[in-house]
Amino acid sequence: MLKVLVSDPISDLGLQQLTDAADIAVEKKTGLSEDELVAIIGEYDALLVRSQTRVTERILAAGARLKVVGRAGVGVDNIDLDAATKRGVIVINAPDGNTITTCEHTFAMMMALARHIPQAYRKTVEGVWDRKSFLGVELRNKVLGVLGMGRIGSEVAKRAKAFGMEVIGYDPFLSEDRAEKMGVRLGSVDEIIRQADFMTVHTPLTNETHHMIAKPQFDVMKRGMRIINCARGGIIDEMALKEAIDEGIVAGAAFDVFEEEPPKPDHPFLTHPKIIVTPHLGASTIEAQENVAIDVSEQVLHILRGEAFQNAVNMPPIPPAVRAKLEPYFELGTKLGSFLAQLAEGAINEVQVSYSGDLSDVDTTPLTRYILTGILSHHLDKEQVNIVSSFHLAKTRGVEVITQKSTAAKGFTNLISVTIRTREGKHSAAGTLLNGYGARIVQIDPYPVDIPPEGHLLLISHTDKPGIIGRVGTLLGVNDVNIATMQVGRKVVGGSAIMVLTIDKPAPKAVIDELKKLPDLTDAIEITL
Ligand SMILES: NC(=O)C1=CN([C@@H]2O[C@H](COP(=O)(O)OP(=O)(O)OC[C@H]3O[C@@H](n4cnc5c(N)ncnc54)[C@H](O)[C@@H]3O)[C@@H](O)[C@H]2O)C=CC1
Ligand SMILES: O=C(O)CCC(=O)C(=O)O
Repeated sequence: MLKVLVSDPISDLGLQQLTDAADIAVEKKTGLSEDELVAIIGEYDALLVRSQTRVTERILAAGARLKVVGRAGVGVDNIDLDAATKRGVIVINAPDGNTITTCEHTFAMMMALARHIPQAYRKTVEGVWDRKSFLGVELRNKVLGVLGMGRIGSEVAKRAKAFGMEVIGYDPFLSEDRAEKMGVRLGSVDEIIRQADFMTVHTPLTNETHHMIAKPQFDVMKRGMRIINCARGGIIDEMALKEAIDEGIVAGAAFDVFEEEPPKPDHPFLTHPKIIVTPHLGASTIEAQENVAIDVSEQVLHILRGEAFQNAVNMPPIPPAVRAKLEPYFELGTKLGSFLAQLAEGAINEVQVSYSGDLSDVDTTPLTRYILTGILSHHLDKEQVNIVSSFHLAKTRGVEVITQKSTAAKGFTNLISVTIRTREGKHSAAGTLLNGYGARIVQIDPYPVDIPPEGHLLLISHTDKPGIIGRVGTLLGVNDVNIATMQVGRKVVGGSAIMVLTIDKPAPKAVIDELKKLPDLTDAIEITL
């Protein structure tokens, strides 16, 4: 039974796919400290969080069975991504499910800021009928600066247009063409801070975006600007903002997120008359919480069941067209890697992969990850090796990975050839997908063969002489090892050759040792795929 720990409040309805799965047990334990999580995480295969749980290196190190951390939301700044990648823990998020909700919260904050709604509400319920202190401003005809024109920023820009605002957008990935289509003027950070009446930030928190709006920007800012942050605390320097408000540069601010969450009780934003705050509620709607929980549950289910998945944050995304082309080869790639790792002796120092035919015109990096996974799983802790960690693990173990491409595929429409080098020598194998017949290994070292990459294989190196097949068959027969299929491959008559047998169950080690003693037989290796 696979076990999933949910350590933050996540929608029950959204988790239903996981709770309904017969092979999965879901346990909810929220509000745990780091020590408490460290103590129990070893029992679980997956951890699901929102933004409260900080998934630290200690927690990941204690998660011996942990395969995936699922973030029901966008930002993964509460997860130690480097530590997860090193341990082969896949981190997935749900980037689309809360876009509209967060965009709407941004608008709610913008309007509340423009019309002083929280301040006016407080006075009214206190019994003070004050109609003079809360003169607001319209959004119409105002300039809105949007820093970060990704999913949420773009939706904010779209709605701002409907309010009659002029939008200036800045994003390193916003092209003139896309900006024009959205009716957004492309600007720089500098233009936005000098021209906008309202400014909203929608970037992740990175080294580059940390304090991207700070004292130097406030010093040249258009007077009377109103600022909204529903993205991440730390993008705007909180103390510099407070000073800019007190100096009359900024007219007011609306913050959903803080550099430290929750903010300390004496944080100046909590009592400032021109600052309105919410407790990180950007994504808190019934719809968004269901959406993100559904998305993340689906992906966690795929990962736990060894199926293809999307939205891995600690691995580059595979474009859908590339995935469609490569996916049929993932299993063959893993098997080829595993086959060679079992065949080779000694520490591997180089892996060479060559993709030919149909595979020569796509980015095959994801497939290389699978091949490396197959190779490394034989030598390393299987729990740690997967497509997320395989490149990193290869590098840290001094394995050089070389890939090549060629259009010629030796008569096949597609061919994956893998060679691994160790100090003892090198071995290679090539595989293909035969239309209608599935995967085949078609070459082992220099010998052409035709073997489905599955089950138990016996690889016997021998001299090409009459009588060998009989001797091998007899020895296996008397030891009750049933041969399902057999192939022999040779380059020249009377030269070295290989015999590949598929057998119904693994042969005992004593039988393999006996085989090695047969005359004209140079080696016998058992391989399980
Ligand atoms: N308050 C809340 O509850 C929520 C907050 N968020 C946060 O909102 C932010 C945006 O989320 P999405 O739009 O979904 O992400 P996204 O990835 O679609 O968009 C972020 C954009 O920021 C841009 N960017 C990166 N560095 C930049 C820079 N230096 N200057 C300008 N733009 C830059 C990127 O190119 C990207 O287009 C994230 O920080 C996310 O964690 C998201 C959901 C809920
Ligand atoms: O889970 C939450 O409510 C926080 C959402 C958020 O900040 C995000 O998705 O980045």
